Amino acid sequence: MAGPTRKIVEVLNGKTITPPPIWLMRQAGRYLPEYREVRAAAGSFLDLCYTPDLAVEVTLQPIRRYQFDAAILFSDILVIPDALKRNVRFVQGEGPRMDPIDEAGIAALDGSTMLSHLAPVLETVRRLRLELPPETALIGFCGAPWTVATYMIAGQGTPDQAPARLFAYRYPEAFEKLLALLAEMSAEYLIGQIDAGADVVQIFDSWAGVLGEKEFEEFSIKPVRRIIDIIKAARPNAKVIAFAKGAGMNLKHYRARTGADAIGLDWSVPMSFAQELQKDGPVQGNLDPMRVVAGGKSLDDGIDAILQGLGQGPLIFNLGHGITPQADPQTVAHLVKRVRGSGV
Ligand SMILES: Cc1c2[nH]c(c1CCC(=O)O)Cc1[nH]c(c(CCC(=O)O)c1C)Cc1[nH]c(c(CCC(=O)O)c1C)Cc1[nH]c(c(C)c1CCC(=O)O)C2
Repeated sequence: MAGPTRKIVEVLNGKTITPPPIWLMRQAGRYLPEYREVRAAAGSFLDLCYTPDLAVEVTLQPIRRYQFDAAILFSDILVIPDALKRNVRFVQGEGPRMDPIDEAGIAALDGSTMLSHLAPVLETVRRLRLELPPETALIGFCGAPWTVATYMIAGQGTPDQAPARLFAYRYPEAFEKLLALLAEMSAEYLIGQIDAGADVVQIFDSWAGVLGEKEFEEFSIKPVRRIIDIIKAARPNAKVIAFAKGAGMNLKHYRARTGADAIGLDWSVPMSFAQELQKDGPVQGNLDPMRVVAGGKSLDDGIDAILQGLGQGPLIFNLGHGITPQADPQTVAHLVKRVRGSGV
């Protein structure tokens, strides 16, 4: 299908673009007053994710304000456990909750109704592609099996994912089955998003950083590789960004071993290592979201260091993790302007 070549897709094809294209993880969210307004009227957070009119609106809000080079579908990584009937809910001020799963629960998981449950999300993607400016890329996403499994096992977020690590050591067969099922479902779901109009998909492994070397290989790389293999076999032109937060030295072969087109970097990745990784392929990141909250010189210095260090190669400018609710929307405007070269 011939269409406009979107900058982010060009970078994912290995091109260096100056200034680099930019979007921000969690760019639709609570730091925007217009988001908080829709959110307050929506009922539950999942209602917001499953109501295409509202999900389209909040996806477009940051595009209207900042003309980012990509929109990211408004949804959540936990819609997959929700589609698996794990009773997912978002408790205001406390974060996500669901029924903790055990060995018997894993044996009973049934993915057969997933796509019908997630049909409203795919409808949101279709409408977004029609409403977005042609030059704006549309990013779909899912959580990596390891990260999604951490929430499914603990029934909530935890600081170090001790419940999932313990479960993986104690019940290796059940755990492997869970990761394998999540990988198959995630691949099917991402192909659905690609067919609905997503140019790029990002796989968020937000909790990769708590894994040892062997576990990173087994729990992070292997299921992500499986997802990407399925996607690339079915949709060879689809582009994939893999983001393993906190993975440190384990990122060394992450792109090659997962088959991703680009890797996301968090702000703890040293610049010299980021440059080494960029020799192998495009990178995305990696400004500390706290610099956006702080603003001023700390923000400018952080932006300039990334542009100087990684701007000579294929780079998608982003944060090293999601933007936080404390960020000031005007500071975000300054960030975008500075990256695009008309700031200061
Ligand atoms: C681990 C994870 C989750 N969700 C996500 C991840 C991976 C990335 C990361 O590590 O941040 C991914 C996510 N969540 C959301 C998006 C939307 C798209 C975007 O980036 O703008 C994306 C890409 C919306 C959301 N997802 C959530 C909100 C806030 C809920 C609200 O508005 O009430 C938003 C805008 C809720 C959510 N969802 C999740 C948590 C832990 C929470 C609660 C913590 C919090 O409130 O920030 C799970």
